[in-house]
Amino acid sequence: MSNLETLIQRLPKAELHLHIEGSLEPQLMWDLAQKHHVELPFSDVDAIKSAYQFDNLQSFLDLYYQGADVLRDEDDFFQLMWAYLCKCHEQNVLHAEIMFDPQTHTERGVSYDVFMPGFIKAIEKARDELGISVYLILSFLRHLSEESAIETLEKARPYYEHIKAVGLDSSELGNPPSKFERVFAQAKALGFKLVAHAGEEGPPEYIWEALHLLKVDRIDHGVRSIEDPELMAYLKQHQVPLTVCPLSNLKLCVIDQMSEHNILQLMNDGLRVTVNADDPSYFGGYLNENFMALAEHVNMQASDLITLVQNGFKASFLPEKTKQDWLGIIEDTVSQLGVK
Ligand SMILES: Nc1ncnc2[nH]cnc12
Ligand SMILES: [Zn+2]
Repeated sequence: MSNLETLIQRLPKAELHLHIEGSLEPQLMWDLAQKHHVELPFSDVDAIKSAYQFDNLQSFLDLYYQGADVLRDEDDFFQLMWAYLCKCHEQNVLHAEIMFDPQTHTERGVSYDVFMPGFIKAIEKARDELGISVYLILSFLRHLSEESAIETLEKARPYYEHIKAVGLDSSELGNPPSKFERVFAQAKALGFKLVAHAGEEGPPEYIWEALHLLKVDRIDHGVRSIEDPELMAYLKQHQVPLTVCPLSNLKLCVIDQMSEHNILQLMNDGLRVTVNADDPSYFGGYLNENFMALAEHVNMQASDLITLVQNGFKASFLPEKTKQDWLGIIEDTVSQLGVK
């Protein structure tokens, strides 16, 4: 292992932008399709893997929603969440704020009472056996109507105590944050934290809308902020976190090459940037692979990587005291490793 690889592996990390449906590995997809007699348009597991070539966000989403169709009963959702949390354990990710898309399931007749108990059992097992803390983020699908999002929030009521935040994902272009102003106001009044995908494919105006109309606490992606100097100044002044996902940006052709990623510029301009995996099974890597891609292609130094890891905890929704505890552990790990 290189020094940077050891550093990345050894540091305790937080993941803030992860779609649980995007952690469905081809093998599990295949096994669940067999179990439920779901017909997939693939001849075997390798054919699923080879289909993961995307031109843009939509070409990925088409496959992602199709893949999620194999998730049918409570144990499927347990297995999905448990597999991801075991990966966290392997990679020393000790806190995860995980998005789930209720409408991806309710729209095909799979109810909250199926997926939530599966998720909750896996989360409690990971807390007890692996020492990992998890917050759930209920994400609305922005290609659907605001009425559907309102109904989705309402149906989640029995599970509110298990949900920390609401989010907004799916097809960005043509579905601006302004479409969801009322449902975000409702979620805020209920005490949820707020996040939204913005500035992944969409323009800086969508980031302004997420900030001013939805009043989000974090921006998911936000890499197009760089196009608007006023927005950059605002994000810096208010230290609004961006949950950046390097391998996702590469796979969805937001950038042509990893070496072109603007993450270092965003950091050097004083923004609170974090690194995340987004949909690891589709994009070829979990959190550590995202850090490694930056270490290899973006000329990141150990100190940059440490800042990014610290930012993961600072930008989390953990209580202040817990954040400070993690920052202390990071500092201790850095001195044990003798990294400057
Ligand atoms: N990267 C992404 N952007 C928008 N919606 C998503 N749903 C899952 N991954 C997504
Ligand atoms: Zn995402």
